[in-house]
Amino acid sequence: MTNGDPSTDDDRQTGLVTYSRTLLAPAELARRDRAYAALTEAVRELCDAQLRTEVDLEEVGAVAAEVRAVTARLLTSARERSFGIELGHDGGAREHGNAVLGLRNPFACAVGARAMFWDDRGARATLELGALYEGPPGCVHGGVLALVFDQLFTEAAAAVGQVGMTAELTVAYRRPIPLGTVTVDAWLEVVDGRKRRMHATCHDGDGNLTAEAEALLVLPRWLEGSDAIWPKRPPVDALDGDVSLDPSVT
Ligand SMILES: CCCCCCCCCCCCCCCC(=O)SCCNC(=O)CCNC(=O)[C@H](O)C(C)(C)COP(=O)(O)OP(=O)(O)OC[C@H]1O[C@@H](n2cnc3c(N)ncnc32)[C@H](O)[C@@H]1OP(=O)(O)O
Repeated sequence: MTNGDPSTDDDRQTGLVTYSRTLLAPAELARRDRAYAALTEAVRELCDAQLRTEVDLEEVGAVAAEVRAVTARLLTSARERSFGIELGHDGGAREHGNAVLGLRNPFACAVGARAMFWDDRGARATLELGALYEGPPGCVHGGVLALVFDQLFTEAAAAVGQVGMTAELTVAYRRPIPLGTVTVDAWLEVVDGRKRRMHATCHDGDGNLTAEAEALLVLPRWLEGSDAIWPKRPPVDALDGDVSLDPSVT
C-alpha cells in the first residue's frame, strides 16, 4: 500500500507501524519542508484571525469564498490518507501529521522554538496556547492539555530509551490555566518490564503549578525487539539556540 504521494516509495511495515521512504534528494526535501512549514504557519495564523475577526458580514462572506477557492487549489493534488510516518535520509522518522507536533498540522502547538525537547530524564516544552485552544473562558481547554501531556509522555519515555504507548493517562487539574504561555515537563519514574510509569507537571506563564499528570506507558508486545524507528527530538540545550522548524531537516 502506498500513501498516494509520488515523492515517497512503497511502505515498510514494522509491527503495526507503516513507514514510507522519501524519494527526494536531501536539499529538495528540506526545501519542501520549509515551504510546507510556511504554509502551515500561514493557515495557523488564518485560523486565529478567523476566530477573532470582527469584520462586517459582507467581508466575512467574501473571505469564506476566497478560502474555499484556496482549499480547492490545494486539493488539486493531495494525499488520499493521513501523513503517517515517513523515513528521512538520515533514517529518522518524520511524522508531519501529528496533532501535537506535526510540521504540516496547523492544529499542532509544539513546533519550531515551541517544540518538545528531550533531556536525560525526560522531555519538556514551552508552548503558546492562544484563543484556538480555549475551554473555560480565557483558559486552556482541559482536553487540549491532556493531548499535550499524552504526546509529552511519549517523548519523555523515548528520550530515555523506554518507548511505549499510552495505556492510561490521569490529569489532576489544580487551577484554571490562562491562555498564553504554558510550560510542561514530563519524566520517567519507574520501569517494570514493558510498563513505564510517568509523571508530568504544567505551569502557567506566572510559574504557578496548574496541573499534574500521571501515565502508564506500555511497550507493545508487537514492538518488543522490533526495528521500529522512533523520531528524534532536539536536545534541551537547543532551547537557547536557533531551532529549525523541523529537527530532522538539516
Ligand atoms: C508505539 C508504536 C510506535 C512505533 C514507531 C514510532 C512511531 C512514532 C509514533 C509517535 C507516536 C506518538 C503518539 C502520542 C501518544 C499517543 O497518542 S499513544 C495512542 C494512545 N494509546 C493507544 O492507542 C494504545 C492502545 N492500546 C494498546 O495498543 C495496547 O493495549 C497496549 C497499551 C500497547 C498494551 O498491549 P500489549 O502489548 O498487548 O500489553 P499486554 O501484554 O496486554 O500488557 C502488558 C502489561 O501492561 C499492562 N497493561 C496493559 N494495558 C493496560 C492498561 N490500559 N491499564 C493498566 N495496565 C495495562 C498489563 O496488565 C500487563 O501488565 P503485567 O501483566 O505485565 O503486569
